[in-house]
Amino acid sequence: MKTILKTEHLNKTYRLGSFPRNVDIQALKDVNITIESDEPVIVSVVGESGSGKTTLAKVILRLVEPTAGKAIIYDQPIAGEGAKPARADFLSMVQPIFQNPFEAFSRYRTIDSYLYETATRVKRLNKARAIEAMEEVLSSVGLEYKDVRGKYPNQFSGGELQRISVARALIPNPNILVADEPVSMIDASRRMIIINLFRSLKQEYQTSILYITHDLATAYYISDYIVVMNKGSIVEFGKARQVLSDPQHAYTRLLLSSIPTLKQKWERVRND
Ligand SMILES: Nc1ncnc2c1ncn2[C@@H]1O[C@H](COP(=O)(O)OP(=O)(O)OP(=O)(O)O)[C@@H](O)[C@H]1O
Repeated sequence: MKTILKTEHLNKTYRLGSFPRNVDIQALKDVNITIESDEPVIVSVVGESGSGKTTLAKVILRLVEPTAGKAIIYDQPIAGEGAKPARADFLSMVQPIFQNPFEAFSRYRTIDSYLYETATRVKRLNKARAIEAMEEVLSSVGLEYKDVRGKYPNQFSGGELQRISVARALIPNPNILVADEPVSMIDASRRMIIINLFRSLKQEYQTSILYITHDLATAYYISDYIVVMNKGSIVEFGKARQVLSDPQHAYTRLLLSSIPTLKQKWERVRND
């Protein structure tokens, strides 16, 4: 079995201000997660604002260095203690999808230039193969290369731009996509397109997804595993069905109770 995601005693402390008036904020407190599987998985990290979800995503994306501990993706140490892959190799393993697709692309650059750059620089494809790759990933997210070519970000809706971000992230065929609140800036009516896309891409590209969200309902809908965070610590972790049908921690129960329909659904499942 592969170690899809493992964190060992992961800690991150942000220091604000300078001595003697500095304040330490412990964003991650001894975070230990182990997910082993032969199949790709969708792991949701849920919790209220400030619980440390984004910091966890940033450590895994190597955007912040942990204060202690380490993170392993697909059997390779990628952050903290241990050997780490070079940047180019890392980008072929782990790709980000950010919250705001409008910030992911400059309004002065055509959208296809971003995809082309990823195909030629990260995946190191020649021009003809890069165009083929762009056609393939765009079609996987329900778009056509001919409709994207030469256009600028402001010619797309937020939902379309986020699908293009996902397409771009797929070009290197990464082991894992790290998506931090990927639908929160998108029109409510279009959110499920992205969520359903994650489910289908997991199979089509054999890609695992780390889905960071405060939305337990979508987490429940797509996850194989759920990690519940509160104040920098993991308070509950396990298979999604198990965590949501039989929450052990008071905080998870509180989160669940804030979504009445979901709670009723799980109570029905439990009673069947
Ligand atoms: N760059 C930073 N410098 C200082 N403190 C930070 C920094 N980034 C995050 N924090 C603090 O670390 C804690 C965890 O923040 P983090 O953004 O990881 O949580 P979150 O669960 O993702 O919240 P949200 O859902 O609001 O994004 C918070 O107290 C936050 O204020």
